[in-house]
Amino acid sequence: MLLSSSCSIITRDNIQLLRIDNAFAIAEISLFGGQLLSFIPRQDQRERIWLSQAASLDGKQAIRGGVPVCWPWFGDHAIKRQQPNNNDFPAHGYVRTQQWQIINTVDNASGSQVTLKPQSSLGAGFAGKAELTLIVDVGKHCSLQLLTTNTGDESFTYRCALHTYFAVNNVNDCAVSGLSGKYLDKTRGMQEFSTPQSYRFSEETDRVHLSQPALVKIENGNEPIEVHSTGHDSIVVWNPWQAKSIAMKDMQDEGYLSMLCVETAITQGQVVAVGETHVLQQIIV
Ligand SMILES: O=P(O)(O)OC[C@H]1O[C@H](O)[C@H](O)[C@@H](O)[C@@H]1O
Repeated sequence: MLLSSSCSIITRDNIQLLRIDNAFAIAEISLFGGQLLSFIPRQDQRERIWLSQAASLDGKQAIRGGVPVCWPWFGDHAIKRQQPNNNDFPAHGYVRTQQWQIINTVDNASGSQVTLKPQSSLGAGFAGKAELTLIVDVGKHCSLQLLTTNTGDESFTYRCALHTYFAVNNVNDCAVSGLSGKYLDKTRGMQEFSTPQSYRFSEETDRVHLSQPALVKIENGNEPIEVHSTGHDSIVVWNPWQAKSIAMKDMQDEGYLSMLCVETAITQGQVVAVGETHVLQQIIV
């Protein structure tokens, strides 16, 4: 595959990364998982994406950090929720641990566009015949588009997330704005609560917000981050806090302080009719 002049392949541990270095930004995408691991716009030189310093880059385990592509289900598979001892299906689907292929790279007036596909969109636990494509535009902003096309002869329902780990200065000082309405709290048995007006962090947070805001802002000192979304039915907000960070092998004990996940997600299910394509998009500003 001939790469555009802004793109090159580098190796880190056991994985290959597509590095994009253009007039607007520098970015890195792991070909294992099709996972954006870094996005640094030149205008402020500020890394937007958090990657765990203890992440495993062995090309086997899912990478802790970046933008994992969760597809075609989100979180635990429906069967696991009914049978907790059933480990047949991986959490967050099967494409974040696959090798992805570069389909195309193009440099244009606003940056670079990269198109990737997983080795296979088919897998145990999902009956749909789908084709999955990730289009990443690296420019002044970073756009991630996940295209799910129904190539079969029956409609299907899928779930997914662009599970972005944002790099923050200190989660204790962060606030989130743009969310409203109800959320389901995974730390409290999926009970429903109202979104707080002042949205700050002081404990483990794992919330499925059942609204579709076009913009969520992370107030991060004087270095705000904007998360624009389309095609979603939910926004998931996650921080494991200290005890879970300590328990996770691929996270440093204090790792939770410098990250916050704001995930553009489909948790309730999206139907895709025969021949149709559904697009989930997140733009990082
Ligand atoms: O550890 P992982 O499988 O990567 O999942 C990490 C997290 O992803 C989402 O944010 C879920 O809402 C959390 O419940 C989960 O812990």
